[in-house]
Amino acid sequence: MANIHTPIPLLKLNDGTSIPMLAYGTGTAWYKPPSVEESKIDRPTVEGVKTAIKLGYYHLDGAEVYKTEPELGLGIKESGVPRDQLYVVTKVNQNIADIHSAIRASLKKLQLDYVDLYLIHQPFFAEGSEAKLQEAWAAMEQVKADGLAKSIGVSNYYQSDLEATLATAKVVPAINQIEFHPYLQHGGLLEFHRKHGIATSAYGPLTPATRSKGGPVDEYLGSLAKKYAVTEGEILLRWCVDQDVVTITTSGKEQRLSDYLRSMTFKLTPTEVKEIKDLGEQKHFRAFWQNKFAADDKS
Ligand SMILES: NC(=O)C1=CN([C@@H]2O[C@H](COP(=O)(O)OP(=O)(O)OC[C@H]3O[C@@H](n4cnc5c(N)ncnc54)[C@H](O)[C@@H]3O)[C@@H](O)[C@H]2O)C=CC1
Ligand SMILES: O=CCc1c[nH]c2ccccc12
Repeated sequence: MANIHTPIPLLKLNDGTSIPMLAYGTGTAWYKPPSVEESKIDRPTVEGVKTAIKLGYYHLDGAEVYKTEPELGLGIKESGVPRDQLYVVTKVNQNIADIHSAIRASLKKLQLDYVDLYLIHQPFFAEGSEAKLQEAWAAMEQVKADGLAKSIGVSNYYQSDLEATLATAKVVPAINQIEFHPYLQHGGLLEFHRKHGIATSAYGPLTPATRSKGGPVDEYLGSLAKKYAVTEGEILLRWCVDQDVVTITTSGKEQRLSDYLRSMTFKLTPTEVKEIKDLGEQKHFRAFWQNKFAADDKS
């Protein structure tokens, strides 16, 4: 991979492959609501993907549930960048009961032969059944064995979901994609990931500067933004990367996407990383899947 001109570094995964540490997402700002037909191509979404690739984003995050796989595939095709220079991720959600068909349907929509990373989008489908988590993971292992995904992983898994999965896994999940920012640090989950060689990726990384502004990290983020001559958002992206956490953001604004790339060109000191961590722990905020995680859950 990678002749593409980009400042985004790679992180080595437990299966020997490497993942770009900053990704462009095609969910949140872009997903099609239930009223919109998936087959109706949304040109702004296609153009968003092309802009991201043009700027140097080569890790592209998609999902079955966003209904934007056709736009992601078209954006990749129209970008003219060779497939092997891009890192494409998608996730299974609705068709979790038939992962074999789900990956094939996703690849068809993406117009690709394989994805770099395929994720189980959430563990809630299993309703607490370890057997269901294990059965789904065995199907993911088959996807990898069939060459349809180079790496396989999970998303929104608790430690207990990972423990159940690992109990019968032949392949250790490469990554757990979770909501991660100073107001949602998940207690010991990242340490558990490290112990088992599972990488962490963060969605919603800008949350303290966007969805949950007005909190204990504001002032300190402001002072670091001044010090490094960047925005508070870029400090938050860097805070993830400096903890070896792959980070996924998005925007329809080219200038913002371009600015985010600056976060790949400086480094916070260990003291600054810790200060943001400590300040962030004074507040708890979860932006996604609130109706699925227990109301009092902070992990
Ligand atoms: N696995 C999962 O369950 C989930 C995965 N994701 C993935 O992660 C990607 C990124 O997620 P986000 O939460 O959107 O990332 P994010 O926390 O980086 O937020 C990006 C959003 O913040 C907005 N923004 C940026 N700067 C702003 C400012 N100064 N003021 C106001 N708004 C500002 C952007 O326009 C964009 O809509 C998604 O597109 C999707 O691919 C997202 C949610 C759940
Ligand atoms: O993956 C992000 C959060 C999410 C969960 N369900 C949906 C449906 C449509 C867009 C985003 C999401």
